[in-house]
Amino acid sequence: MIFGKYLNEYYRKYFFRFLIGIIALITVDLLQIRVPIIIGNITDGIMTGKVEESYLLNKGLYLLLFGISIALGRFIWRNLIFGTSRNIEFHLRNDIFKHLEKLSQRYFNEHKTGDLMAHATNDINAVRMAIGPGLLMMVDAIVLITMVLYNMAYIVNVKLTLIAIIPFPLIIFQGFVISKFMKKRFREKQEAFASMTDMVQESFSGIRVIKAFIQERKEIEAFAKTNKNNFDKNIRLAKLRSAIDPIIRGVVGLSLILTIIYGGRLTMIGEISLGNLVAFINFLSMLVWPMMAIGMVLNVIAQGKASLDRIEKILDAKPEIFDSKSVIEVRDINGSVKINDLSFKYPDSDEYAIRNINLHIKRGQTIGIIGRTGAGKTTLINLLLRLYNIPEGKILIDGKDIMKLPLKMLRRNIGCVPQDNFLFSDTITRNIAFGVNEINMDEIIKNAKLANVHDNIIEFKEGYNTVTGERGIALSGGQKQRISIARALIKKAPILILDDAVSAVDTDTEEKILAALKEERKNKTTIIIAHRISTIKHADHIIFLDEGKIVEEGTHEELVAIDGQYNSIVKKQQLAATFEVYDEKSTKGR
Ligand SMILES: Nc1ncnc2c1ncn2[C@@H]1O[C@H](COP(=O)(O)OP(=O)(O)OP(=O)(O)O)[C@@H](O)[C@H]1O
Repeated sequence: MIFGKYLNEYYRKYFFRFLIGIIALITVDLLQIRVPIIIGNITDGIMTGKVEESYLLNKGLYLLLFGISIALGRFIWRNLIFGTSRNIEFHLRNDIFKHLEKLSQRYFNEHKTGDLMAHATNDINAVRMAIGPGLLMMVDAIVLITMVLYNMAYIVNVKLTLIAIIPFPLIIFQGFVISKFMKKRFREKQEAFASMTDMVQESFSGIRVIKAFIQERKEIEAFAKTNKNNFDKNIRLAKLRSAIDPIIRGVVGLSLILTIIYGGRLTMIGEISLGNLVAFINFLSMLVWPMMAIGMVLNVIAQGKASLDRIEKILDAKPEIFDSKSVIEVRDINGSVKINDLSFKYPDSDEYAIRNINLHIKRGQTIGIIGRTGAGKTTLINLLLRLYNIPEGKILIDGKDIMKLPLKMLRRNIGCVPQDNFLFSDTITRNIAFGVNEINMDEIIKNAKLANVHDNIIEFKEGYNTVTGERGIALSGGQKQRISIARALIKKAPILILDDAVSAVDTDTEEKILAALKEERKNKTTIIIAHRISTIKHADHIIFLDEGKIVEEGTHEELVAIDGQYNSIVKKQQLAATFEVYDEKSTKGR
């Protein structure tokens, strides 16, 4: 059995189950120990010719009763000890998932999904083994070995017992030696499994890139390599494990030889009866399992402890983003945003991603953000969503510090279409209704229409019940983007953020979506990040970001008039559009 702060509460919760389980287990052990004595008595009875048939029948019934009680006891302890360890495994897995869901973005940037999955499978399994089978081994090792040796020495013969156990230190020795290697090999096995899960997860997530670059073969070879590594590490562990059984049986075999030689002599000279010798040999065979249990329990506990350490590390990770102690209770958000001299570096970076930004967005305004890739546009949005912490007083929503607003309330009031428009493996209906409490088909259809994706959806055979594959594999990039827009719109949030959300749709569709948004989002704040001028040109205010700084700002007309970086993009995109039109015309003419 292993202990740790996250396990102890479950031990407390299931204390009586464990207690009754241990009592049942000890009772079974004590009953089992009686069996060789009864067999010895029967043997002596037969040898001396003193017994009658009724005596044998009596003993037979007695043994049957023992057998039934032992079976019943086993049923009880297995249910209580193994069953409870399964219960703890179940709760622990839930705890880990629940905890991971609370951790910040940063944690997932720093930890591989495959590793986390390995912890949630292999490590929890190792912890369960240490709790259930570990407890069984510990109790059996202590109770059976003490009781059996006691019976061997005091009911049969002390000298014979001392001689019979001469080879036993070998078992203890092997237990220590093997468990030392076992620990290392078990860790290697867990690591190999984690890196295999990681590779599978990454390979399937990136399947489109793999196919586009025709890298399937390379992936198959890489998988075969990690699979082989996993296989080798399992075999290394299994080889070590497989050495335990023959060593223990060998040692007990040696004991048996000594027993037969010395015990046979004692029987011949009449110091012990034949029945005693038979009982002694039975006792010896009863020692095989608890002897094995000594070696195994050390390993199971060492492995469980190592796994529990890893699990504790996850559960100890503190969520970095949480409600401030001086949280301001707010009912609604109107949607005005004020950014005061905001600068920000990512926690593991030396470079500022945002530098001295000042911006005032009035309720109901539409703000356009443009700038080269890496300029800090998404970072600004991450900060508005409070995915990272910032110093107090830097971003105010409705005049209130974002750091003091309740997190749930803040995020409930911001609709966001992130660049990575991830869709869940679920129906389109559920994907659109993801952020709202109830599924209202009229609302879903209305918002799908606003996002200009309704016509596409009803063309699918299953319509709104179409299940999108993992990451929406069955849909086009533009369709996914528009479903993500519908998912954000249905929240009717006072602040809506579109991060490059129409980049994969054509300009006609983009125009329709923007027109619908304008109508729908009257009096509500909308922030649109884009690379295309057409997406933001009608915004009330546009900021041009470069290396985290606002370098130009104003309306489209004002920015064009400045004739700076913004206008240079306008000109480039106009030129590109002219070529596109020209190209279209010339292709049609052919
Ligand atoms: N999690 C992170 N940790 C450290 N640095 C980051 C992280 N995310 C982004 N950055 C860095 O911050 C800077 C701004 O990135 P950001 O994603 O905000 O740019 P962007 O303007 O949205 O670009 P794009 O138009 O390509 O989406 C970049 O230099 C980027 O490398």
